[in-house]
This record gives sequence, structure tokens and C-alpha cells, in this order.
Amino acid sequence: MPAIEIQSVSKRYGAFTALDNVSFTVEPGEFFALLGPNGAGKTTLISAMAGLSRPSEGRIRIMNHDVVDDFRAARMSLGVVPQELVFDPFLSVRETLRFQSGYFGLARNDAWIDELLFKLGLSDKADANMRALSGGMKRRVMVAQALVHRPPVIVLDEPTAGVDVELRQSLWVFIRELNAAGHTIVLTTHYLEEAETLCNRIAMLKKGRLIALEEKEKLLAHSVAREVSLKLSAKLPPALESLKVREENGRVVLALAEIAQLETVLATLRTAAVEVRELSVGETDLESVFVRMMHGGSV
Ligand SMILES: Nc1ncnc2c1ncn2[C@@H]1O[C@H](COP(=O)(O)OP(=O)(O)OP(=O)(O)O)[C@@H](O)[C@H]1O
Repeated sequence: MPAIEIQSVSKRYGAFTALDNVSFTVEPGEFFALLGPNGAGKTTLISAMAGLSRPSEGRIRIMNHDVVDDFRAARMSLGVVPQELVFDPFLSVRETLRFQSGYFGLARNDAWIDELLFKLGLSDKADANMRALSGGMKRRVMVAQALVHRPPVIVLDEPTAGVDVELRQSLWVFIRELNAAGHTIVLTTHYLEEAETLCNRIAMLKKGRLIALEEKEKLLAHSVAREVSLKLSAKLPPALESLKVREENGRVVLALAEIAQLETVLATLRTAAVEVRELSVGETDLESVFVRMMHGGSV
């Protein structure tokens, strides 16, 4: 049974299509990244998962509960950390978390609230007013709020936007612990290195369409042209001209579809009696994959 099942989901606002026939599943225990530029449809999809907006077409199930037909059970299974800081400025941190527990029908939840406060470094702020907290602390309360009902599936919509490095790292430690404890995590982020270090699978949305869905390693391995920079003893043989992307500092830079192609390049150079004086291979990172794909490529 998948933790999240998105089946042919479309969402239209009038003539505008915010989500266009999106389908994927997330398995229990996965740490899944949802990437895409501003306006790609990530928040729209998360709202649909949380039952806050209804898809124009398609179905979503959280832990096998349909988010429309079986709203309560689906909502109980899901914790959402929203992108915006939404809170009542007149409530204390503890009151905020008690109210949220109340929405889920949890009357006596203080032991868990205390544990959440402790884990998120908020114990000494329990009685502080929400409006008196720094932005980073409010963000932590948003995380605590999403967890009051101990949902098996947790969705974080850019939780580290505008957060300092230290808090970012402590949040990641915490979210990793949740994942290690068996929670399924879906994360949207603009920090690609975050997706790269934390997640097992990565989905990319562009203009409401799912344009890629891969295990991280595969995405990195097969989709990117690697750049190889060569310092040669003579001109590049004509047979290799089609691979050349530029020349810089007396070096010629070639784009290879895969690293194995380097053998052919070296063999061609040897045959042409051109010596390689220096050689370096550029690192592949998710950011370059992502940028290439967002500019029209596909996997
Ligand atoms: N209620 C609405 N009415 C009309 N258009 C909307 C509405 N909500 C969202 N949209 C549009 O749908 C598209 C997708 O928006 P969404 O917020 O899902 O993007 P996103 O991927 O979350 O972007 P960001 O990274 O900026 O949060 C945008 O073009 C947005 O303007």
C-alpha cells in the first residue's frame, strides 16, 4: 500500500491549468523531493493532498484513504508544514499546539506536545506569545503543529525558506530522525543540495506537469552531459568538433552524454596523434540536471 497515491490529478483555475494530469506514488518510509520553479504547481498539489482544494480531475489517496471521500482519515494520516507562517498572534506556543490538537480531536496531548517542543528546541518558549518569536522559531512551531497528531506522512512545503543555516541544519536532523522512525517525508525545496543530500527519489514539476520522476542516483547518472576540459598539444581533430561546447584558457571543453564516451574521445585523439596535456571532468550535480530539464529537456 503506497503512502501517497496521486492518480491523474489535474487542477484548473478557469482557463488556467495549474496541474496537468499528474500521477505518482510515494512508498511508505520514502524521503521524496518535489522540485520545480515558482508557479510549477507544488503548493497546489500539496493543498489537494491536504484536502484544502479539490482537484478538477483525478484522485489522491493518503495511506489508502481518499482525500475527498474519506477526508478525515486521509487528513489524520497527513501532516503539512505550510510555506507561509500562519498563526494566531495572541496565542502562546503551547496554546497554538493545543488548538491544533483539538482540530484532530486530541484532548490530552500535552506529553507529546512537550516532546515536540523539546525536540524542536522550543521548550523555553512554550509560554511565549507567537508574535514574540523570531521567524525561525515560528517556523519550528509550524513543524510542531504539523506533527501534533503523529501523522505517518509529512509534507513540508519549503520549510527552510528564509531560515538561517543553523536552524536549517537542526531542522534537517529532526526531519531525518522522523524519516528514520518510519515517517514518509515529502519535501519541496528550492535548495537543490537539500534534495540531493536528503531524498531518495525526486519528482520535478514544470508548468503543472510532472516532467521527471527518478531515483536520485539515476537522475544524476543518465541525464546529464558531463563536461570534460582538455588541454591538447594540437588542434581538436575534426571528428570531435561536434562535441565541443567552448574554448577557454587554452583548453577545449567537450560535452559528453555519458562518461563512458571519454574512451572514444581519447582513442580518437590518440589516432590523430594529439596528446592530452591536462584533463578534468566536471562534477554533475542536481542543480545542473534540474536547470537543464527546466529549460526544455527531459529525462
Ligand atoms: N486560487 C488560485 N487561482 C488562480 N490561480 C492560482 C490559484 N492558486 C494557484 N494558482 C496558480 O497556479 C500556479 C501554480 O501555483 P503554486 O502555488 O502551486 O506553485 P508552486 O510550484 O507552489 O510555486 P512556489 O514555488 O512559488 O510556491 C501558479 O501559476 C499560480 O498563480
